[in-house]
Amino acid sequence: MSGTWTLPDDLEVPIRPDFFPAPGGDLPQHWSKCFGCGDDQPTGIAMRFTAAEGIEVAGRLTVESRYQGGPGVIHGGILTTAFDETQGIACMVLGSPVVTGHLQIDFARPIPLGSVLEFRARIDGTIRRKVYTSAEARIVEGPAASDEVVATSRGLFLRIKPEHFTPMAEFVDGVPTMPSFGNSTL
Ligand SMILES: CC(C)(COP(=O)(O)OP(=O)(O)OC[C@H]1O[C@@H](n2cnc3c(N)ncnc32)[C@H](O)[C@@H]1OP(=O)(O)O)[C@@H](O)C(=O)NCCC(=O)NCCS
Ligand SMILES: CCCCCCCC(=O)O
Repeated sequence: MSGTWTLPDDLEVPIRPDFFPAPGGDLPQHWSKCFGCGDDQPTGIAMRFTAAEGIEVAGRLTVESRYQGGPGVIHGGILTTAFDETQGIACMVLGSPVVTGHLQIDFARPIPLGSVLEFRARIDGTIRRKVYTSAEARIVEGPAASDEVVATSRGLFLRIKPEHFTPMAEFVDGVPTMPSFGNSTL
């Protein structure tokens, strides 16, 4: 990582909760209309996620031609979206909702169209409502596949009360689902 990102000293690191699936187990979409993970969002990137070791999560994205930015490579905003989604899903270990407050990406290598990216993310620690997360991506399938990290991300998420979205209710199109996950309170 080449960006600036300083973790506070007094972070608490969550432990894997009982409600979290075993490594390899599927994690739910957090919202069916979500651009990042929703299965009721045909124009989205429909990422799927699994629990990994400890409090880590894994997600995959196939870089379709429509995700193109500079010729032949993924658009930086799509890559940012995938990190945002993956790090948000990593916050599911807390069992309470979060929103993204701050996200910073390091684009280390060009990522060709057709690549399959694997993202790994985890919570580095929490303090009050702040949730510090990190993630990295590797190309796991395609001509450019290797163990090398091609991009990294650091993100601050904020735990919110469910009422956070109440003022937005009139803007929700259709009847999306929001699977429950865990039951901890803020
Ligand atoms: C993120 C959001 C909920 C924070 O607002 P809030 O609940 O009023 O939070 P506060 O301002 O009380 O801040 C809480 C803490 O987070 C910190 N914080 C909030 N936003 C931050 C940011 N963007 N960068 C760094 N720190 C931030 C505050 O400094 C404070 O830290 P402290 O506990 O050390 O004092 C609000 O800004 C928001 O709704 N933003 C839009 C979120 C969004 O839509 N994201 C994309 C879709 S998920
Ligand atoms: C489990 C909550 C996941 C929240 C991801 C939010 C991504 C975004 O909308 O920017």
